Amino acid sequence: MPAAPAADAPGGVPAALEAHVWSVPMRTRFRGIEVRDGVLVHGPAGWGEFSPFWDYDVAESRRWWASAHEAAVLGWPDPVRSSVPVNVTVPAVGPEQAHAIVRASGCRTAKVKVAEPGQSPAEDVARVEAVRDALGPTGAVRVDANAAWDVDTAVVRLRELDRFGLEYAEQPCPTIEDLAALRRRVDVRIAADEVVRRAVDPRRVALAEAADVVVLKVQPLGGVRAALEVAEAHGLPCVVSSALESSVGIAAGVALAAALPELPFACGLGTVALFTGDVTSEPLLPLDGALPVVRPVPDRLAECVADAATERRWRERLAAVLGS
Ligand SMILES: O=C(O)CCC(=O)C1=CC=C[C@@H](O)[C@@H]1C(=O)O
Ligand SMILES: [Mg+2]
Repeated sequence: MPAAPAADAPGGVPAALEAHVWSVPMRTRFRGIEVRDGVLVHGPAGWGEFSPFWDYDVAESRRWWASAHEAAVLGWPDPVRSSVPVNVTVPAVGPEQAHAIVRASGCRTAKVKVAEPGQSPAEDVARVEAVRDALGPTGAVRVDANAAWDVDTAVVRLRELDRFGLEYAEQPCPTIEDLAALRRRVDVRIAADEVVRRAVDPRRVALAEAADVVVLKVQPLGGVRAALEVAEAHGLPCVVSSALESSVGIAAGVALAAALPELPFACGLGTVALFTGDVTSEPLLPLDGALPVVRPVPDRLAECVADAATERRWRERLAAVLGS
């Protein structure tokens, strides 16, 4: 499919950015997604990615566009480190597969999905136990419940899972108030993800009593500079995590993680491993549990072509986001 101009960028910056739609099947269903797709844009500063999940509306997707625009037109702040430690991400799979994923990753930190709709608490326990076994006692295990639990349920589940030693629990409950109430009742650190990335102003979410760690995702926060402002506003330890981007989008996450003054935890940027392919012949996959600070060139777009309906859907979405 020939590249089409992505029209002028917001803020009046004229930018005839070429837009390329990409699509790659996932190895395992993750966040209900079986095929991940999005748009890459090319500008004077390099390649950027625009790939809001389909449950983000036009208004929310504008921050995702600002991130792509920053990458393609402005580039990123200078890094203070040349590589970024990452966690392996373990989807809601059975314990044998979870064990194998962790072993194959070379990572010393694992993030385990829990509270998957349709699964039982026993399945979470078996998965977390298998991951602890695969990492050994010195590895770090964190869990992500994607806001699935109420406070009482989270207290029970986290106490149970903390038998295997948890580094933190990411977004166990939906609201700030829930997270604060939970945090008073358990010893496990709490990380805030959805309450930050879906907020109207992520800098102004009152996290002080509710979280120990802030999860920063570059696209939903509006780019590397915007995410650095979120980090500064909260003054809490930060973990940079992906929004399941291709390597082009992951590079923006790495740029953010590399620019943060402090980086006390491994980042959730190893997610290209969840894909069956990638837009580049040099995918950002962890080596010895780390990713390098690089700007991948999408030289495999021809192998990641979307079907005609997906292509059209993305072009309409981009037009809607740029439209007003
Ligand atoms: O943090 C990681 O290890 C990988 C990224 C990851 O888990 C996610 C990426 C995108 C959407 C999410 O549902 C999910 C998350 O909640 O953090
Ligand atoms: Mg999360």
